[in-house]
Amino acid sequence: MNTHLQITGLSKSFEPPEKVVDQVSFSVNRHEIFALLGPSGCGKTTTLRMIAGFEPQDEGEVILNDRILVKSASGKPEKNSTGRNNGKKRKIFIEPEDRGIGFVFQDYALFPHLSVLRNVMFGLKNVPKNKREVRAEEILCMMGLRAFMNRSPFELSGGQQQRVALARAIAPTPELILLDEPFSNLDAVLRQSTRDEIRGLLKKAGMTAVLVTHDQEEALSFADRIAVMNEGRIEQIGTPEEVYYRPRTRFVAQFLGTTNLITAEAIGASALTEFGRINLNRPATGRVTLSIRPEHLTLEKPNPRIDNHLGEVVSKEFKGHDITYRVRIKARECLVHTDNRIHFRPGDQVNVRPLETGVVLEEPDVAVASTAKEVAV
Ligand SMILES: Nc1ncnc2c1ncn2[C@@H]1O[C@H](COP(=O)(O)OP(=O)(O)OP(=O)(O)O)[C@@H](O)[C@H]1O
Repeated sequence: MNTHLQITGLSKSFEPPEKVVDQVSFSVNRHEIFALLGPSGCGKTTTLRMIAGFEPQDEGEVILNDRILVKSASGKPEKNSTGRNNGKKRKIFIEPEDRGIGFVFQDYALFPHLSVLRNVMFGLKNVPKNKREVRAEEILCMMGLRAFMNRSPFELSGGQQQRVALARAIAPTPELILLDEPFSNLDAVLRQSTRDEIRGLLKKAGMTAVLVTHDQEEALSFADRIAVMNEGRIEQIGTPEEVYYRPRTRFVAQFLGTTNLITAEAIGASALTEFGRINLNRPATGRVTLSIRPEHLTLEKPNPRIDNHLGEVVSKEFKGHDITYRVRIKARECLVHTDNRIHFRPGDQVNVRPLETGVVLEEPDVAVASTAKEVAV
């Protein structure tokens, strides 16, 4: 893989010694869309602002396309031309405007008194004056905004304004685009369509991008890879499928969606649970906490010829395309999402059957976020 952005050991305290960003490291490949996902206050925006150069870091290094943008003086001493250690620790800080980074904010930040075309031209300070208009028109055409060129920002919908903001950021062909909660001011319907359009446009332009969001669904559908942040640290980096299906920690399991947390006795490749023996995603021994998503369980009529793991349906929530059941099994409750063809009623006896392996979580567990949805079994 071709690493385009490399972040190493980035840290920041506003009120020492409490770190709001604590040794954050990750790399983003060329043309990749990478998301920093986490609850409010976990340090996502501060990380993004340090990459952009709007916030000085306390420690760490940012390298973009083999160019050091930021380096703290606490690293190893520099070597001189003969390869000898010269004892000096050099600090590097490239100014934001010299980093080759485009930024798209939550509030679009368009100039209200300038037309769409002039807004995009504004981002082209480094292009000769006589070429700015042509370049701005080109980018607006590519982004399907040509018809709006002479309008003012207030004559556009929120989604259109956000596309103009992206056009302005992309026009100078930056090395990297940073997007800070760019869809959060849009209503639910517009948010989804704008998200799809902007993802398509970033891919079409071959951009490398880092998105900050607290919205799990947005990160899962928009990014190629996700770093899940909690209290200033990255807990897991992976593809959307990896972080959703194989969360490493309790926090990641809960933050990415509803899950059943189950304590079980593991014996190698499987563990004994209330649902009977369940295969594990990795071998383990002794007491473990497993994460099992509700859609990875199903309900069946008890079969007198097999060893059932009997539960009782406590409640049923019909949602059209699927159904959520709350089931009591051995004095505990779990959630089961089934498709809309599996019908039981509260009070029915059911067999709870796992459809997937249980995911063994790392211990010790980290604090549970307030936004997390948990059902302990
Ligand atoms: N300039 C500042 N001075 C003091 N504290 C700050 C400053 N900027 C951010 N913080 C604090 O740092 C922590 C992390 O903030 P940050 O904005 O990075 O979080 P976030 O994950 O992006 O949250 P949100 O999604 O709510 O924007 C928060 O506790 C915040 O109050």
